Amino acid sequence: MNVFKEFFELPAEDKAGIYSEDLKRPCRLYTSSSNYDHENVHLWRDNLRHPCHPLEDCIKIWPLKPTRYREIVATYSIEAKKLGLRILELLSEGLGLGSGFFGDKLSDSLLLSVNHYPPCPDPSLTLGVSRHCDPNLLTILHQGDVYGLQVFKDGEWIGVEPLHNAFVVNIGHQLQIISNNKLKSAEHRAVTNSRVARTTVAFFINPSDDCVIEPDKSLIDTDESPAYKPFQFKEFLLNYSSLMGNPEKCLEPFELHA
Ligand SMILES: O=C(O)CCC(=O)C(=O)O
Ligand SMILES: [Fe+2]
Repeated sequence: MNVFKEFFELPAEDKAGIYSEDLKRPCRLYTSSSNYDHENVHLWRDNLRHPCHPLEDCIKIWPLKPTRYREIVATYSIEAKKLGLRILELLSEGLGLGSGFFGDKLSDSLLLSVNHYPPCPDPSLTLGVSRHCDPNLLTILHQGDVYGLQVFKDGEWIGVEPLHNAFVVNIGHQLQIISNNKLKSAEHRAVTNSRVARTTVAFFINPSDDCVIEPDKSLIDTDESPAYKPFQFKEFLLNYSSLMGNPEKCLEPFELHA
């Protein structure tokens, strides 16, 4: 976790080279959100994101400072990938799908997203990240040891206290769709605080852009019909970003009604 904190503590001139508001740039640092003019609550966060797979190619575009960033983050991403694939394998077993079901294209794109939330003078006016469900397959989140994550359950926001050296595992929208709603993606957000900076690292396991997502036939019970139509993952992402992750709306275009 320290290397990520050190990254955000670097002088601005060391970070300026990777600062970009261009959504297409694979490795970039940016602040607040791309929806600043229209959002109800502004986001109080900086975010660094970059792909992690294939590692040999991706690593060349990662930050050069702090000097050990590439080495440490490469190890982290290899271990996070192993953990994620292991969890997917267990979920697959639990759902009665074959071994390796979530391998290949369904988990082909790995993305690291590092959030840095500086102390905010008035946390009631900001959020760290607004309410959303993760659009991917699975997220392995390390939330450090500063509180800020909340999950929406039974009509209220519940705090997810950080546990030392523990990960939060989030089911993404794609896992909900493939399981025909047997697994549910949890709505969550991050709040800010006025005392200390908070740094969190999300490792997103995504399908490849052209991967076709649909409810698996074996998970549609005999008295059920598929809840979603087939689509390419990139179509989902396009719609998700145009709706800024709105949890009520972003599944709608892909839903089928019996
Ligand atoms: O920082 C956090 O606790 C949550 C971050 C998050 O939800 C995300 O990056 O998708
Ligand atoms: Fe999230």
